[in-house]
Amino acid sequence: MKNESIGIVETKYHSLSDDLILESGEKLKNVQVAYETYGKLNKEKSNAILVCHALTGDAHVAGWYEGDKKPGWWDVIIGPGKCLDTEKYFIICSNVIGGCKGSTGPSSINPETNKPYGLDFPIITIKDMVNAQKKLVNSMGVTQLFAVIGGSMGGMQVLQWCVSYPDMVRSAIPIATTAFSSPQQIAFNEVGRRAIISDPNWNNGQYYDSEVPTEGLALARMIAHITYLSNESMYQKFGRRLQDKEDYGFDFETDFEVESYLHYQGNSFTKRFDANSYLYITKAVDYFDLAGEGSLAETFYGLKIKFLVISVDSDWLYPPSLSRDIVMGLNANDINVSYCEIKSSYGHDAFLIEAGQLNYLIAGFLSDTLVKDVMAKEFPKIKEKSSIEHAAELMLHEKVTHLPVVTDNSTLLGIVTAWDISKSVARNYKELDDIMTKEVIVVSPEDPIELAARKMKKYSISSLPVVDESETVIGIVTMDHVSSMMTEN
Ligand SMILES: CC(=O)SCCNC(=O)CCNC(=O)[C@H](O)C(C)(C)COP(=O)(O)OP(=O)(O)OC[C@H]1O[C@@H](n2cnc3c(N)ncnc32)[C@H](O)[C@@H]1OP(=O)(O)O
Ligand SMILES: N[C@@H](CCO)C(=O)O
Repeated sequence: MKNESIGIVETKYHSLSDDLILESGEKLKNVQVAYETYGKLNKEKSNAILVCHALTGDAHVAGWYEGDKKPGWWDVIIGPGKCLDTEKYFIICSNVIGGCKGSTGPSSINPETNKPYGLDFPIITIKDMVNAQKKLVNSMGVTQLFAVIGGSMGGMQVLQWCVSYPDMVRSAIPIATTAFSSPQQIAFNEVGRRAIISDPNWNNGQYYDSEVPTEGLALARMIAHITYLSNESMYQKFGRRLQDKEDYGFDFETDFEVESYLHYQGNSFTKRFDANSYLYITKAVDYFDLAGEGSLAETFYGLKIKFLVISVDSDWLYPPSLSRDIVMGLNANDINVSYCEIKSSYGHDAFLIEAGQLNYLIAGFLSDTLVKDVMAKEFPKIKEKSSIEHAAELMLHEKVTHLPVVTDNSTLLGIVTAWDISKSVARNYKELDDIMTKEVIVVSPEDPIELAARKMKKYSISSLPVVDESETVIGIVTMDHVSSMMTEN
């Protein structure tokens, strides 16, 4: 096991029970979603964080496969003690549909022909990807995600989650992304697609039992990879240095280090990616336009999600101005949003590399947890003037040891505990009023969970009613809720 790593991990597979109805109106049958999870889902299922991957990523976001030389693609921020701390959070990452790393995509077998789909695979969108993820998340019993996070195309999925399933997202972290694909981004994707389509081996997408279009795919990646770097990082990495030679070759072989590097990036990509998946996924990215005919301010209307929007100062593919547009749309709705720009010379791919800044920003944002973020909103309470027997029955039935005593309007009058019930038996009390504590220790929904924890410790109590300004009980927070979310000091 490596230091600070979650160690050896494995990919799992979930088969969707229903067909996936796509945005295009087409139906995708027998859909499989490849995913990985790390950490432990808590009893309340409230600590799940969904990581959405970028264009060529996959479900293997952290940890190691047996025998591998490199860990998952975002291992720098996932694991014990890192910002996506697996001691606190339950991390989920799935491969997008349309992909080639275990989720159903163009290289999967079409149940109607028993052959790989190829171009018979339907066009998919970012919204379709999110719909498949939602089914996976629901299959785990998770009804609200503590956070959804992702960079680049992953960030588009984050934004789509917030708009498609606002009640399922507590906080959102879109990084180095945009709310719509710009003409320049579409242009680069189209050049990449044309490189694939122009490769004779592409054969209209039917190459699975013959030579694959590696030349076209490598060229597509070389073009795209340039857009993931910055001019400055290219100077830093290569300058004008020559590759394994002292002088120019005066031919069309490789002269410069940067050429050799791009060939390497292109070739290694063909070993891990399917050309048709590249076509489908880049198309999904191009179609992404969260606001459509409307404005972002209208699109974000009514969201109760807390946002951390991050951009990279040297990213010219998804420049900070596009992130600031997202922030403006959120600000127009008074939505809680923090915005940070990573300082880096790496360009767009900095979101995969800048471990220190990412860990600092994300850990700070996630640890800023309030009582309302973790409290149980459905909980048993008992009306004033109820009998002690009724309170005892309710406790047994609901398996709780604390019951807020309330008026018809849910105003808090007191609290009765299992200990109070034993006292009533021993001392022969008959009325709830005789045994309940009237000076109740409470917290407000806007209090930080650290305050709830301190009160529980100080008064040796394991459960606190949450009351709003009008003394109405709106939730209950227990030691379990709090301890699963507390930052360890
Ligand atoms: C985002 C997701 O969801 S997952 C997808 C993320 N992964 C990728 O995109 C993989 C390809 N991308 C990269 O490698 C990216 O550059 C990063 C961001 C992941 C890594 O960035 P860096 O750490 O700066 O690595 P860098 O860009 O310098 O590339 C290093 C590789 O280039 C090779 N290389 C460096 N110089 C040269 C050269 N002159 N000639 C040939 N190869 C070279 C290195 O040997 C190294 O190879 P390795 O990856 O097999 O070890
Ligand atoms: N380099 C990353 C980022 C692209 O946005 C990838 O290949 O997915």
